[in-house]
Amino acid sequence: MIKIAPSILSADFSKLGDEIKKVEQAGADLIHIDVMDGHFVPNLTIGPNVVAAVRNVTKLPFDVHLMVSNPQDLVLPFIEAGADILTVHAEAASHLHRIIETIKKGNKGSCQAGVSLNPATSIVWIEDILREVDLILLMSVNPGFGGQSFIPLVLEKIRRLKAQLKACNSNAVIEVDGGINANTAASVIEAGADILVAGSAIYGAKNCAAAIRQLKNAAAL
Ligand SMILES: O=C(CO)[C@H](O)[C@H](O)COP(=O)(O)O
Ligand SMILES: [Co+2]
Repeated sequence: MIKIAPSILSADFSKLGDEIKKVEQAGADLIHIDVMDGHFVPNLTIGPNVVAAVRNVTKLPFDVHLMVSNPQDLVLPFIEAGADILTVHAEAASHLHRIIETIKKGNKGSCQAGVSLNPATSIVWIEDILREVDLILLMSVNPGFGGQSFIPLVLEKIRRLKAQLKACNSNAVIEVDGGINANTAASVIEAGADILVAGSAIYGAKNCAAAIRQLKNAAAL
């Protein structure tokens, strides 16, 4: 069953708690939180204090996507703030294996470890750690902003990654992030995605529940 993770990047930040509750009631499976530092990506968003402040407004898992330089410095603060899944970019991590171990051990093993790749980064970068991670986030836009167009070359990457995970008996799930909407979801699911992140397609919709339903129903197309 495909899971949907609304990205709060497209939410109204003046009422963030309500915006999170709204998508929980609308059928979301996870809350995707985009952390940007103005260095790794040209945008600045949310820190651990904000994550901690909204942690108790929902029971849904917090899926925190770190788009920062030096992610090793922020891993523990975000786990303490309430991240359930913490994903770092392979391009930003000098010692990726060490960071993954830190995430999995942090706060009594309460957090799952994810690794993310930009559209132009090959899955060859992570083929030696496919059994160490819980989640692989493939970016289908260049990170930094919501509302961009889906980059189709990622479809082939999802297919190759799915086959590699099967071949090495990895239980890691594939999350796809960027430009996901009613037009792109079916091909992403068909290629092998397990979780779809969607910001503008859900928060920009008049009816969030209908938008989430439409993305889930794309699995049947
Ligand atoms: O990581 C991200 C951007 O770097 C966001 O999660 C992503 O862009 C979601 O927004 P949209 O669905 O509007 O593309
Ligand atoms: Co994201």
